Amino acid sequence: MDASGPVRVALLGCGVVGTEVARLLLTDATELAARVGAPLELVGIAVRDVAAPRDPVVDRALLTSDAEGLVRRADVVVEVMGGIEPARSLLLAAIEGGASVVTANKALLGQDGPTLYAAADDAGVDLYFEAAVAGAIPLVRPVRESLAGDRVTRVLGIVNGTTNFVLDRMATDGLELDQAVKEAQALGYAEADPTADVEGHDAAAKAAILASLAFHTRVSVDDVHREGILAVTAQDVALAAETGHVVKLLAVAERVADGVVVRVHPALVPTGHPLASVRGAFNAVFVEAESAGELMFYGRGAGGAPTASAVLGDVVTVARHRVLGGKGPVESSHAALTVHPVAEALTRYQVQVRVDDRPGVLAQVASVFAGHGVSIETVRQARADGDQADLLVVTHTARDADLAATVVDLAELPVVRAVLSVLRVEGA
Ligand SMILES: NC(=O)C1=CN([C@@H]2O[C@H](COP(=O)(O)OP(=O)(O)OC[C@H]3O[C@@H](n4cnc5c(N)ncnc54)[C@H](OP(=O)(O)O)[C@@H]3O)[C@@H](O)[C@H]2O)C=CC1
Ligand SMILES: N[C@@H](CC=O)C(=O)O
Repeated sequence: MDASGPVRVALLGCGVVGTEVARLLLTDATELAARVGAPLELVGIAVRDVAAPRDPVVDRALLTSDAEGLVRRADVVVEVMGGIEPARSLLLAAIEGGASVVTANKALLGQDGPTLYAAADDAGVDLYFEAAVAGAIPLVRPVRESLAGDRVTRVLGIVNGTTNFVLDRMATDGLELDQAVKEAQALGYAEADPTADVEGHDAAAKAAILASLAFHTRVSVDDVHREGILAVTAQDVALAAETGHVVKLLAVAERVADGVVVRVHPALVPTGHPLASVRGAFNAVFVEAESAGELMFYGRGAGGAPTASAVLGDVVTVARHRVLGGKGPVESSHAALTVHPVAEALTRYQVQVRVDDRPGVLAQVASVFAGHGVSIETVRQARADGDQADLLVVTHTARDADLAATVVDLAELPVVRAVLSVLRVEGA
Protein backbone atom coordinates (compact mmCIF):
# COMPACT_ATOMS: atom_id res chain seq x y z
CA MET A 1 0.00 0.00 0.00
CA ASP A 2 1.48 3.42 -0.85
CA ALA A 3 0.74 6.35 1.46
CA SER A 4 -2.24 7.65 -0.51
CA GLY A 5 -3.40 4.40 -2.14
CA PRO A 6 -6.19 2.02 -1.26
CA VAL A 7 -5.89 -0.63 1.45
CA ARG A 8 -5.85 -3.97 -0.39
CA VAL A 9 -8.13 -6.53 1.25
CA ALA A 10 -7.99 -10.29 0.56
CA LEU A 11 -11.00 -12.36 1.56
CA LEU A 12 -10.34 -16.02 2.35
CA GLY A 13 -13.73 -17.76 2.17
CA CYS A 14 -17.02 -16.83 0.58
CA GLY A 15 -19.58 -18.88 2.48
CA VAL A 16 -22.20 -17.78 5.01
CA VAL A 17 -19.97 -15.08 6.53
CA GLY A 18 -17.65 -14.33 3.59
CA THR A 19 -20.53 -13.50 1.25
CA GLU A 20 -21.85 -10.91 3.70
CA VAL A 21 -18.36 -9.47 4.22
CA ALA A 22 -18.03 -9.10 0.44
CA ARG A 23 -21.47 -7.48 0.29
CA LEU A 24 -20.60 -4.87 2.92
CA LEU A 25 -17.18 -4.14 1.38
CA LEU A 26 -18.79 -3.53 -2.02
CA THR A 27 -22.06 -1.83 -1.11
CA ASP A 28 -20.71 0.38 1.71
CA ALA A 29 -17.40 1.20 0.00
CA THR A 30 -17.81 4.98 0.16
CA GLU A 31 -18.72 5.11 3.83
CA LEU A 32 -16.01 2.62 4.75
CA ALA A 33 -13.41 4.67 2.86
CA ALA A 34 -14.43 7.76 4.83
CA ARG A 35 -14.09 5.88 8.13
CA VAL A 36 -10.72 4.37 7.24
CA GLY A 37 -9.25 7.42 5.53
CA ALA A 38 -8.56 5.43 2.34
CA PRO A 39 -10.58 3.15 0.06
CA LEU A 40 -10.77 -0.57 0.89
CA GLU A 41 -10.04 -2.47 -2.32
CA LEU A 42 -11.22 -6.07 -2.38
CA VAL A 43 -8.41 -7.64 -4.43
CA GLY A 44 -9.60 -11.25 -4.41
CA ILE A 45 -11.73 -13.92 -2.78
CA ALA A 46 -10.24 -17.37 -2.16
CA VAL A 47 -12.65 -20.32 -2.31
CA ARG A 48 -12.39 -24.07 -2.79
CA ASP A 49 -14.60 -24.21 -5.87
CA VAL A 50 -14.44 -21.17 -8.18
CA ALA A 51 -17.18 -22.64 -10.39
CA ALA A 52 -19.76 -23.07 -7.60
CA PRO A 53 -22.91 -20.87 -7.70
CA ARG A 54 -22.51 -17.65 -5.64
CA ASP A 55 -24.65 -14.76 -4.49
CA PRO A 56 -24.89 -12.20 -7.34
CA VAL A 57 -23.13 -9.62 -5.16
CA VAL A 58 -19.91 -11.63 -5.54
CA ASP A 59 -17.86 -10.44 -8.53
CA ARG A 60 -16.79 -13.78 -10.05
CA ALA A 61 -13.67 -12.13 -11.52
CA LEU A 62 -12.37 -11.83 -7.93
CA LEU A 63 -12.67 -15.56 -7.18
CA THR A 64 -9.52 -17.65 -7.00
CA SER A 65 -8.45 -21.02 -5.71
CA ASP A 66 -4.91 -19.69 -5.18
CA ALA A 67 -5.25 -18.48 -1.59
CA GLU A 68 -1.46 -18.34 -1.08
CA GLY A 69 -0.97 -16.07 -4.07
CA LEU A 70 -3.87 -13.87 -2.95
CA VAL A 71 -2.41 -13.43 0.53
CA ARG A 72 0.82 -12.08 -1.00
CA ARG A 73 -1.14 -9.29 -2.73
CA ALA A 74 -2.92 -7.92 0.36
CA ASP A 75 -2.44 -5.37 3.14
CA VAL A 76 -5.31 -6.88 5.16
CA VAL A 77 -6.22 -10.57 5.07
CA VAL A 78 -9.71 -11.54 6.24
CA GLU A 79 -10.01 -15.26 7.04
CA VAL A 80 -13.55 -16.64 7.06
CA MET A 81 -12.89 -20.10 5.66
CA GLY A 82 -12.85 -21.92 9.00
CA GLY A 83 -11.01 -25.08 10.08
CA ILE A 84 -7.39 -25.40 11.17
CA GLU A 85 -5.52 -25.91 7.88
CA PRO A 86 -4.94 -24.22 5.49
CA ALA A 87 -6.32 -21.28 7.52
CA ARG A 88 -3.44 -21.43 10.03
CA SER A 89 -0.67 -21.52 7.39
CA LEU A 90 -2.34 -18.80 5.34
CA LEU A 91 -2.66 -16.48 8.33
CA LEU A 92 0.95 -17.11 9.35
CA ALA A 93 2.08 -16.40 5.77
CA ALA A 94 0.03 -13.19 5.75
CA ILE A 95 1.52 -12.08 9.07
CA GLU A 96 5.08 -12.92 8.01
CA GLY A 97 4.46 -10.97 4.81
CA GLY A 98 3.50 -7.90 6.88
CA ALA A 99 -0.28 -7.98 6.36
CA SER A 100 -2.75 -7.31 9.17
CA VAL A 101 -5.20 -10.12 9.74
CA VAL A 102 -8.81 -10.43 10.78
CA THR A 103 -10.32 -13.83 11.51
CA ALA A 104 -13.63 -15.28 12.72
CA ASN A 105 -12.04 -18.68 13.25
CA LYS A 106 -12.65 -19.68 16.87
CA ALA A 107 -11.60 -23.29 16.28
CA LEU A 108 -8.15 -22.12 15.15
CA LEU A 109 -7.72 -19.49 17.88
CA GLY A 110 -9.01 -21.85 20.56
CA GLN A 111 -6.49 -24.48 19.53
CA ASP A 112 -3.48 -22.44 18.43
CA GLY A 113 -4.12 -18.78 19.28
CA PRO A 114 -0.75 -18.27 21.03
CA THR A 115 1.20 -19.16 17.85
CA LEU A 116 -0.75 -16.56 15.88
CA TYR A 117 -0.57 -13.92 18.65
CA ALA A 118 3.21 -14.37 18.90
CA ALA A 119 3.68 -14.22 15.12
CA ALA A 120 1.60 -11.01 14.88
CA ASP A 121 3.48 -9.39 17.77
CA ASP A 122 6.88 -10.35 16.26
CA ALA A 123 5.85 -8.95 12.89
CA GLY A 124 4.32 -5.81 14.44
CA VAL A 125 0.99 -6.34 12.68
CA ASP A 126 -2.59 -6.47 13.93
CA LEU A 127 -4.51 -9.67 14.65
CA TYR A 128 -8.20 -8.95 15.32
CA PHE A 129 -10.92 -11.53 15.91
CA GLU A 130 -14.11 -9.93 17.24
CA ALA A 131 -16.33 -12.35 15.27
CA ALA A 132 -14.67 -15.45 16.75
CA VAL A 133 -16.65 -15.19 19.99
CA ALA A 134 -20.38 -14.47 20.11
CA GLY A 135 -20.70 -13.31 16.49
CA ALA A 136 -22.05 -9.77 16.26
CA ILE A 137 -21.69 -8.95 19.96
CA PRO A 138 -18.87 -6.51 20.72
CA LEU A 139 -17.30 -8.65 23.42
CA VAL A 140 -13.72 -9.46 22.45
CA ARG A 141 -12.72 -5.81 22.22
CA PRO A 142 -14.26 -4.79 25.59
CA VAL A 143 -12.57 -7.73 27.31
CA ARG A 144 -9.27 -7.30 25.45
CA GLU A 145 -9.03 -3.50 25.52
CA SER A 146 -11.69 -1.70 27.57
CA LEU A 147 -11.10 -3.88 30.65
CA ALA A 148 -7.31 -4.00 30.27
CA GLY A 149 -6.94 -1.73 33.31
CA ASP A 150 -9.23 -3.79 35.53
CA ARG A 151 -9.01 -7.27 37.00
CA VAL A 152 -11.60 -9.62 35.53
CA THR A 153 -12.70 -12.26 38.03
CA ARG A 154 -15.31 -14.22 36.10
CA VAL A 155 -16.82 -14.62 32.66
CA LEU A 156 -20.12 -16.50 32.49
CA GLY A 157 -22.28 -16.82 29.44
CA ILE A 158 -24.18 -18.44 26.64
CA VAL A 159 -21.81 -18.47 23.67
CA ASN A 160 -23.44 -21.08 21.44
CA GLY A 161 -26.68 -20.10 19.78
CA THR A 162 -27.54 -23.53 18.42
CA THR A 163 -27.60 -25.23 21.82
CA ASN A 164 -29.45 -22.30 23.35
CA PHE A 165 -32.10 -22.67 20.65
CA VAL A 166 -32.34 -26.43 21.32
CA LEU A 167 -32.63 -26.04 25.11
CA ASP A 168 -35.13 -23.22 24.66
CA ARG A 169 -37.34 -25.40 22.45
CA MET A 170 -37.13 -28.22 24.99
CA ALA A 171 -38.25 -25.78 27.69
CA THR A 172 -41.04 -24.07 25.80
CA ASP A 173 -42.64 -27.07 24.04
CA GLY A 174 -41.33 -30.06 25.96
CA LEU A 175 -39.42 -31.38 22.93
CA GLU A 176 -36.86 -34.14 23.36
CA LEU A 177 -33.31 -33.14 22.45
CA ASP A 178 -33.20 -34.94 19.09
CA GLN A 179 -36.50 -33.32 18.00
CA ALA A 180 -35.18 -29.88 18.92
CA VAL A 181 -31.88 -30.50 17.09
CA LYS A 182 -33.82 -31.48 13.95
CA GLU A 183 -35.80 -28.24 14.21
CA ALA A 184 -32.54 -26.27 14.61
CA GLN A 185 -31.18 -27.95 11.48
CA ALA A 186 -34.36 -27.20 9.51
CA LEU A 187 -34.07 -23.52 10.48
CA GLY A 188 -30.37 -23.38 9.53
CA TYR A 189 -29.05 -22.86 13.08
CA ALA A 190 -27.47 -26.30 13.40
CA GLU A 191 -25.28 -27.83 10.71
CA ALA A 192 -26.03 -31.23 9.12
CA ASP A 193 -23.41 -32.57 11.55
CA PRO A 194 -24.27 -30.76 14.81
CA THR A 195 -21.41 -32.34 16.80
CA ALA A 196 -19.36 -29.17 17.31
CA ASP A 197 -22.35 -27.44 18.88
CA VAL A 198 -24.12 -30.19 20.86
CA GLU A 199 -20.90 -31.67 22.24
CA GLY A 200 -19.72 -28.24 23.37
CA HIS A 201 -16.58 -27.99 21.17
CA ASP A 202 -17.67 -24.63 19.71
CA ALA A 203 -18.41 -23.18 23.15
CA ALA A 204 -15.15 -24.58 24.55
CA ALA A 205 -13.09 -22.87 21.84
CA LYS A 206 -14.85 -19.57 22.59
CA ALA A 207 -14.34 -20.08 26.33
CA ALA A 208 -10.60 -20.63 25.75
CA ILE A 209 -10.34 -17.40 23.74
CA LEU A 210 -12.30 -15.38 26.30
CA ALA A 211 -10.37 -16.80 29.26
CA SER A 212 -7.03 -16.03 27.59
CA LEU A 213 -8.08 -12.42 27.03
CA ALA A 214 -9.86 -11.88 30.33
CA PHE A 215 -7.05 -13.27 32.48
CA HIS A 216 -4.11 -12.23 30.26
CA THR A 217 -2.90 -15.79 30.08
CA ARG A 218 -2.84 -18.78 27.77
CA VAL A 219 -5.81 -21.12 27.80
CA SER A 220 -6.11 -23.70 25.04
CA VAL A 221 -9.31 -25.53 24.16
CA ASP A 222 -7.65 -28.66 25.60
CA ASP A 223 -7.58 -26.94 29.03
CA VAL A 224 -11.35 -26.41 29.00
CA HIS A 225 -13.57 -28.91 30.83
CA ARG A 226 -16.29 -29.73 28.31
CA GLU A 227 -19.69 -31.37 28.65
CA GLY A 228 -22.21 -30.92 25.85
CA ILE A 229 -25.98 -31.10 26.01
CA LEU A 230 -26.48 -34.67 24.72
CA ALA A 231 -27.31 -36.01 28.20
CA VAL A 232 -29.96 -33.34 28.89
CA THR A 233 -33.46 -34.85 28.78
CA ALA A 234 -36.90 -33.31 28.45
CA GLN A 235 -37.44 -34.52 32.02
CA ASP A 236 -34.39 -32.55 33.28
CA VAL A 237 -35.74 -29.43 31.60
CA ALA A 238 -39.25 -29.96 33.02
CA LEU A 239 -37.87 -30.56 36.52
CA ALA A 240 -35.78 -27.40 36.20
CA ALA A 241 -38.96 -25.43 35.43
CA GLU A 242 -40.69 -26.92 38.49
CA THR A 243 -37.89 -25.62 40.71
CA GLY A 244 -37.73 -22.17 39.11
CA HIS A 245 -34.77 -22.77 36.77
CA VAL A 246 -33.91 -23.14 33.11
CA VAL A 247 -31.18 -25.35 31.68
CA LYS A 248 -28.51 -23.47 29.69
CA LEU A 249 -25.20 -24.52 28.15
CA LEU A 250 -22.81 -22.17 29.93
CA ALA A 251 -19.19 -21.22 29.40
CA VAL A 252 -17.60 -20.28 32.70
CA ALA A 253 -14.07 -18.92 33.13
CA GLU A 254 -13.10 -17.85 36.62
CA ARG A 255 -10.14 -17.03 38.75
CA VAL A 256 -9.43 -19.42 41.59
CA ALA A 257 -6.76 -18.77 44.24
CA ASP A 258 -3.61 -19.14 42.09
CA GLY A 259 -4.97 -19.73 38.64
CA VAL A 260 -8.08 -20.18 36.55
CA VAL A 261 -10.70 -22.83 35.83
CA VAL A 262 -12.50 -22.84 32.49
CA ARG A 263 -15.52 -25.05 31.90
CA VAL A 264 -18.42 -25.59 29.51
CA HIS A 265 -21.43 -27.61 30.64
CA PRO A 266 -25.20 -27.54 30.99
CA ALA A 267 -26.28 -25.77 34.18
CA LEU A 268 -29.40 -24.71 36.01
CA VAL A 269 -29.94 -20.95 35.94
CA PRO A 270 -32.63 -19.36 38.16
CA THR A 271 -35.47 -17.94 36.06
CA GLY A 272 -34.90 -14.49 37.57
CA HIS A 273 -31.30 -14.33 36.30
CA PRO A 274 -30.79 -12.32 33.07
CA LEU A 275 -29.17 -15.32 31.35
CA ALA A 276 -32.40 -17.30 31.85
CA SER A 277 -34.29 -14.95 29.56
CA VAL A 278 -31.86 -15.38 26.65
CA ARG A 279 -34.11 -17.09 24.12
CA GLY A 280 -33.63 -18.84 20.80
CA ALA A 281 -30.24 -18.63 19.12
CA PHE A 282 -29.14 -15.47 20.96
CA ASN A 283 -25.96 -15.23 23.04
CA ALA A 284 -25.28 -13.34 26.26
CA VAL A 285 -22.17 -13.03 28.38
CA PHE A 286 -21.68 -11.70 31.91
CA VAL A 287 -18.27 -10.31 32.79
CA GLU A 288 -17.40 -9.55 36.41
CA ALA A 289 -14.43 -7.30 37.12
CA GLU A 290 -13.13 -5.92 40.41
CA SER A 291 -13.66 -2.24 39.62
CA ALA A 292 -16.21 -2.32 36.81
CA GLY A 293 -18.50 -4.76 38.62
CA GLU A 294 -20.97 -6.76 36.53
CA LEU A 295 -21.28 -6.15 32.77
CA MET A 296 -23.61 -7.93 30.38
CA PHE A 297 -23.28 -8.31 26.61
CA TYR A 298 -26.23 -9.57 24.56
CA GLY A 299 -27.04 -10.12 20.89
CA ARG A 300 -26.80 -12.38 17.86
CA GLY A 301 -23.97 -14.87 18.16
CA ALA A 302 -24.13 -16.21 14.62
CA GLY A 303 -25.46 -15.68 11.12
CA GLY A 304 -23.88 -14.22 8.01
CA ALA A 305 -24.79 -10.54 8.33
CA PRO A 306 -24.36 -10.25 12.15
CA THR A 307 -20.97 -11.97 12.01
CA ALA A 308 -19.91 -9.86 9.00
CA SER A 309 -20.68 -6.75 11.06
CA ALA A 310 -18.06 -7.80 13.61
CA VAL A 311 -15.58 -8.72 10.86
CA LEU A 312 -16.00 -5.34 9.15
CA GLY A 313 -15.51 -3.51 12.46
CA ASP A 314 -12.13 -5.22 12.72
CA VAL A 315 -11.29 -4.53 9.08
CA VAL A 316 -11.96 -0.81 9.55
CA THR A 317 -9.80 -0.73 12.69
CA VAL A 318 -6.79 -2.55 11.25
CA ALA A 319 -7.04 -0.60 7.98
CA ARG A 320 -7.10 2.68 9.93
CA HIS A 321 -3.96 1.59 11.73
CA ARG A 322 -2.28 1.04 8.38
CA VAL A 323 -3.38 4.43 7.08
CA LEU A 324 -2.99 6.56 10.20
CA GLY A 325 -0.48 4.52 12.22
CA GLY A 326 -1.02 2.63 15.46
CA LYS A 327 -1.45 -0.99 16.38
CA GLY A 328 -3.82 -3.13 18.43
CA PRO A 329 -2.96 -4.87 21.69
CA VAL A 330 0.03 -7.14 22.16
CA GLU A 331 -0.97 -10.63 23.31
CA SER A 332 2.21 -12.66 23.42
CA SER A 333 3.80 -11.11 26.52
CA HIS A 334 1.26 -12.47 29.01
CA ALA A 335 2.16 -14.59 32.00
CA ALA A 336 0.86 -18.13 32.04
CA LEU A 337 -1.47 -18.66 34.97
CA THR A 338 -2.05 -22.24 36.10
CA VAL A 339 -5.16 -23.66 34.48
CA HIS A 340 -6.68 -25.94 37.09
CA PRO A 341 -8.87 -28.94 36.31
CA VAL A 342 -12.61 -28.69 36.86
CA ALA A 343 -12.13 -30.64 40.12
CA GLU A 344 -11.07 -27.31 41.67
CA ALA A 345 -14.18 -25.43 40.52
CA LEU A 346 -16.51 -24.13 43.22
CA THR A 347 -20.22 -24.04 42.57
CA ARG A 348 -23.63 -25.33 43.71
CA TYR A 349 -25.19 -28.57 42.53
CA GLN A 350 -28.57 -30.19 42.19
CA VAL A 351 -28.52 -33.97 42.61
CA GLN A 352 -31.61 -36.09 41.99
CA VAL A 353 -31.57 -39.58 43.53
CA ARG A 354 -34.18 -42.32 43.56
CA VAL A 355 -34.22 -44.02 46.95
CA ASP A 356 -36.18 -46.54 49.00
CA ASP A 357 -38.90 -44.64 50.82
CA ARG A 358 -38.40 -45.83 54.40
CA PRO A 359 -37.17 -44.49 57.74
CA GLY A 360 -33.54 -43.45 58.00
CA VAL A 361 -32.90 -43.19 54.26
CA LEU A 362 -32.69 -39.41 54.23
CA ALA A 363 -30.17 -39.52 57.06
CA GLN A 364 -28.01 -42.01 55.15
CA VAL A 365 -28.08 -39.86 52.02
CA ALA A 366 -27.27 -36.71 54.02
CA SER A 367 -24.35 -38.45 55.72
CA VAL A 368 -22.74 -39.21 52.34
CA PHE A 369 -22.81 -35.49 51.46
CA ALA A 370 -21.47 -34.61 54.92
CA GLY A 371 -18.74 -37.22 54.59
CA HIS A 372 -17.27 -35.32 51.66
CA GLY A 373 -17.70 -31.90 53.25
CA VAL A 374 -20.58 -30.98 50.92
CA SER A 375 -23.19 -28.90 52.72
CA ILE A 376 -26.84 -29.39 51.77
CA GLU A 377 -28.93 -26.26 51.20
CA THR A 378 -32.35 -27.81 50.47
CA VAL A 379 -33.92 -31.25 50.05
CA ARG A 380 -37.23 -31.88 48.32
CA GLN A 381 -38.89 -35.27 48.28
CA ALA A 382 -41.41 -36.47 45.68
CA ARG A 383 -43.14 -39.85 45.51
CA ALA A 384 -41.85 -42.19 42.84
CA ASP A 385 -43.31 -45.55 41.77
CA GLY A 386 -44.01 -48.20 44.40
CA ASP A 387 -42.11 -47.81 47.64
CA GLN A 388 -39.57 -45.37 46.24
CA ALA A 389 -39.07 -41.64 46.43
CA ASP A 390 -37.08 -39.09 44.42
CA LEU A 391 -34.90 -36.79 46.47
CA LEU A 392 -33.83 -33.48 44.97
CA VAL A 393 -30.81 -32.23 46.87
CA VAL A 394 -29.41 -28.75 46.28
CA THR A 395 -26.01 -28.06 47.84
CA HIS A 396 -24.28 -24.97 49.07
CA THR A 397 -21.11 -24.05 47.16
CA ALA A 398 -18.83 -27.08 47.03
CA ARG A 399 -15.65 -28.26 45.30
CA ASP A 400 -16.37 -30.16 42.09
CA ALA A 401 -14.10 -33.02 43.20
CA ASP A 402 -15.99 -33.37 46.50
CA LEU A 403 -19.34 -33.43 44.74
CA ALA A 404 -18.07 -36.04 42.25
CA ALA A 405 -16.89 -38.26 45.13
CA THR A 406 -20.27 -37.79 46.82
CA VAL A 407 -22.08 -38.99 43.69
CA VAL A 408 -19.86 -42.09 43.44
CA ASP A 409 -20.61 -43.01 47.07
CA LEU A 410 -24.33 -42.25 46.72
CA ALA A 411 -24.57 -44.69 43.81
CA GLU A 412 -23.10 -47.42 46.03
CA LEU A 413 -25.49 -46.83 48.92
CA PRO A 414 -27.88 -49.86 49.17
CA VAL A 415 -30.90 -47.58 49.71
CA VAL A 416 -30.15 -45.60 46.54
CA ARG A 417 -31.77 -47.11 43.43
CA ALA A 418 -30.26 -44.59 40.99
CA VAL A 419 -28.60 -41.22 40.77
CA LEU A 420 -30.99 -39.72 38.22
CA SER A 421 -29.22 -36.46 37.41
CA VAL A 422 -26.47 -34.13 38.55
CA LEU A 423 -26.48 -30.52 37.36
CA ARG A 424 -24.46 -27.52 38.42
CA VAL A 425 -26.43 -24.45 39.53
CA GLU A 426 -24.99 -21.12 38.32
CA GLY A 427 -25.97 -17.51 38.63
CA ALA A 428 -27.82 -17.87 41.92
N1 LIG B 1 -21.63 -18.99 10.23
C1 LIG B 1 -21.68 -18.30 11.36
O1 LIG B 1 -22.74 -17.89 11.83
C2 LIG B 1 -20.41 -17.97 12.06
C3 LIG B 1 -19.21 -18.41 11.60
N2 LIG B 1 -18.06 -18.08 12.26
C4 LIG B 1 -16.78 -18.55 11.74
O2 LIG B 1 -16.57 -17.97 10.47
C5 LIG B 1 -15.83 -18.86 9.65
C6 LIG B 1 -16.59 -19.11 8.35
O3 LIG B 1 -17.84 -19.69 8.66
P1 LIG B 1 -18.95 -19.89 7.51
O4 LIG B 1 -18.99 -18.69 6.64
O5 LIG B 1 -20.16 -20.30 8.23
O6 LIG B 1 -18.35 -21.12 6.70
P2 LIG B 1 -18.82 -21.67 5.29
O7 LIG B 1 -18.58 -23.15 5.31
O8 LIG B 1 -20.17 -21.19 4.93
O9 LIG B 1 -17.80 -21.02 4.23
C7 LIG B 1 -16.46 -21.39 4.16
C8 LIG B 1 -15.85 -20.73 2.94
O10 LIG B 1 -14.45 -20.97 2.96
C9 LIG B 1 -14.07 -21.56 1.72
N3 LIG B 1 -13.02 -22.53 1.98
C10 LIG B 1 -13.04 -23.54 2.87
N4 LIG B 1 -11.90 -24.22 2.83
C11 LIG B 1 -11.14 -23.64 1.87
C12 LIG B 1 -9.85 -23.89 1.35
N5 LIG B 1 -9.11 -24.91 1.79
N6 LIG B 1 -9.38 -23.06 0.39
C13 LIG B 1 -10.13 -22.03 -0.08
N7 LIG B 1 -11.36 -21.75 0.39
C14 LIG B 1 -11.85 -22.55 1.34
C15 LIG B 1 -15.30 -22.23 1.15
O11 LIG B 1 -15.18 -22.32 -0.26
P3 LIG B 1 -16.36 -22.89 -1.17
O12 LIG B 1 -17.43 -21.83 -1.12
O13 LIG B 1 -15.78 -23.06 -2.54
O14 LIG B 1 -16.78 -24.18 -0.53
C16 LIG B 1 -16.38 -21.25 1.60
O15 LIG B 1 -16.52 -20.20 0.70
C17 LIG B 1 -15.60 -20.11 10.52
O16 LIG B 1 -14.36 -20.03 11.14
C18 LIG B 1 -16.71 -20.05 11.52
O17 LIG B 1 -16.40 -20.72 12.73
C19 LIG B 1 -18.06 -17.29 13.37
C20 LIG B 1 -19.23 -16.83 13.89
C21 LIG B 1 -20.50 -17.18 13.30
N1 LIG C 1 -22.36 -22.67 15.71
C1 LIG C 1 -22.26 -21.42 16.39
C2 LIG C 1 -22.22 -20.27 15.41
C3 LIG C 1 -20.88 -19.75 15.24
O1 LIG C 1 -20.21 -19.27 16.13
C4 LIG C 1 -23.47 -21.21 17.30
O2 LIG C 1 -24.43 -21.98 17.22
O3 LIG C 1 -23.41 -20.30 18.11
